[in-house]
Amino acid sequence: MAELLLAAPSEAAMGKYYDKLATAGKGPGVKVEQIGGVFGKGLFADKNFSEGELVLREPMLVGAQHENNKADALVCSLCFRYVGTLELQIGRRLIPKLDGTDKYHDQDDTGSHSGGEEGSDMDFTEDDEDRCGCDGKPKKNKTISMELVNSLLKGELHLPDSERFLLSPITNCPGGCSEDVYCSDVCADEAWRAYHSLLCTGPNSLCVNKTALVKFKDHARDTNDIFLVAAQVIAGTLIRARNLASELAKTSTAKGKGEAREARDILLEAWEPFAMGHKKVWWEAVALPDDVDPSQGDAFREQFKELANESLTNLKEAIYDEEYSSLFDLEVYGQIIGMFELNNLEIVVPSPMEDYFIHIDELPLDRRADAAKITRSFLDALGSEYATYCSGTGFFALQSCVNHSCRPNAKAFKRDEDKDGAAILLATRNIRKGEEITISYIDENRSLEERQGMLADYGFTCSCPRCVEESSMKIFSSRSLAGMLQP
Ligand SMILES: C[S@@+](CC[C@H](N)C(=O)[O-])C[C@H]1O[C@@H](n2cnc3c(N)ncnc32)[C@H](O)[C@@H]1O
Repeated sequence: MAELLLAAPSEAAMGKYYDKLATAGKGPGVKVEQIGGVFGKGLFADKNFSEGELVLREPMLVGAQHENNKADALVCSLCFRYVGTLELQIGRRLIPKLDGTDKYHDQDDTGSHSGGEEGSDMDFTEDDEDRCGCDGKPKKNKTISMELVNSLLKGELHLPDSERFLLSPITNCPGGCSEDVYCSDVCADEAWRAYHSLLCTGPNSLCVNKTALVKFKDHARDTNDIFLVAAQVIAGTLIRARNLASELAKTSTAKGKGEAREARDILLEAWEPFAMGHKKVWWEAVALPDDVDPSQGDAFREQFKELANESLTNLKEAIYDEEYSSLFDLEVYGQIIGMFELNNLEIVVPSPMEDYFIHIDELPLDRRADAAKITRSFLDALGSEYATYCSGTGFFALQSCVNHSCRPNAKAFKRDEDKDGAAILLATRNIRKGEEITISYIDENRSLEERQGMLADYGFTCSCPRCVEESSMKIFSSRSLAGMLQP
């Protein structure tokens, strides 16, 4: 039965799925159509768009904040909106810097910022000891006390004007785990219903083996956090299949009809959103790095397969369901991650700290001096990465259909009002109804050779009109040159 999940969907099935999305009001103004050949399907304008206009705003189907970004940004696990208070966000970032557990940032990064007054009447610790930097030179590191950071975390210390930068209060996970927090009951309930009830490590978790689930998560954090997103696909499909089965059982009993639909058909229906992104398995989809000898390609790919197998073994122990056993097939798991490899969007949500410190910097002089007495030391202690963005990866139903062009007509871009992880596409020029919407996956201001090299990492050779034109011009000019050189 795994073969059914691995099969590419028919054009009819795709048409039905994307029509369903359109009917549900997802992506108004755009539609998915088959192009064929190397392009497969693409996203098309269903109305005229003006330059700068919003073409698409779409929440992710599955996604996760990167593990190495979690200390930098406390965000809603479902929509990636910053939560808590500005004080909490700053305090959380300072703890690892102060207790030396910061694995991901330069410990000697003291930064230097304008707008502050020297000195402060707060209880700051000026640590002026000489420290040895990795360049061998002594560095002067200015820091603040843990006591002060704790008062930020406890909400006892309010930063000036922070009430102008209110974030959504934290909603805890309904399952009681401490790993995930939300910006509202709506997000908490939606995540719970969509996949988290099976992936929660809290007391109300519905997984079958919590020890195995913890092991699965630890393995993912230590190796590749994409496994956490793949688990959302498996858990989500399982939950949808079970819900469909119980709905069908109810209706067939009520109507006195015979057997309910087979588990096979139910699973296929539940799998639908991910069947559409059908691609290669992970170990075939990954690009071979330059430093790997092509003769070692098979061994390199085998390592990915082995890693996926380790991960799946733990996940299977944690949430296995015999009825839908094919969901736990290694090739299916590999295909989900391969689909992410080729389709996922790197999600970025700007930090409210950036706006906050800019705000302080732009206060009228008299107020700025007072405010900076408090904020300056925090800013210095945070260092130059004071406003590191929230970053993660997500899979989107419509955005994942957008093809690349080296002469694109849209771009992924967050506007000031976009405070969550939704995919945003803006028109970079006027787009007529019926035109394909394209973005550039790379820096398109490069030469043909450089662009093709960069796109090789995405696993394809670009056939966009610009590449076709430039390639044919290159062939033409090399032929002319060859003609001129003929005796
Ligand atoms: C994010 S998906 C876009 C949707 C895809 N066309 C589909 O049918 O699912 C990216 C894939 O589309 C194809 N593709 C996108 N842009 C292309 C281009 N300019 N030239 C050739 N293939 C392209 C490649 O197969 C690539 O891996």
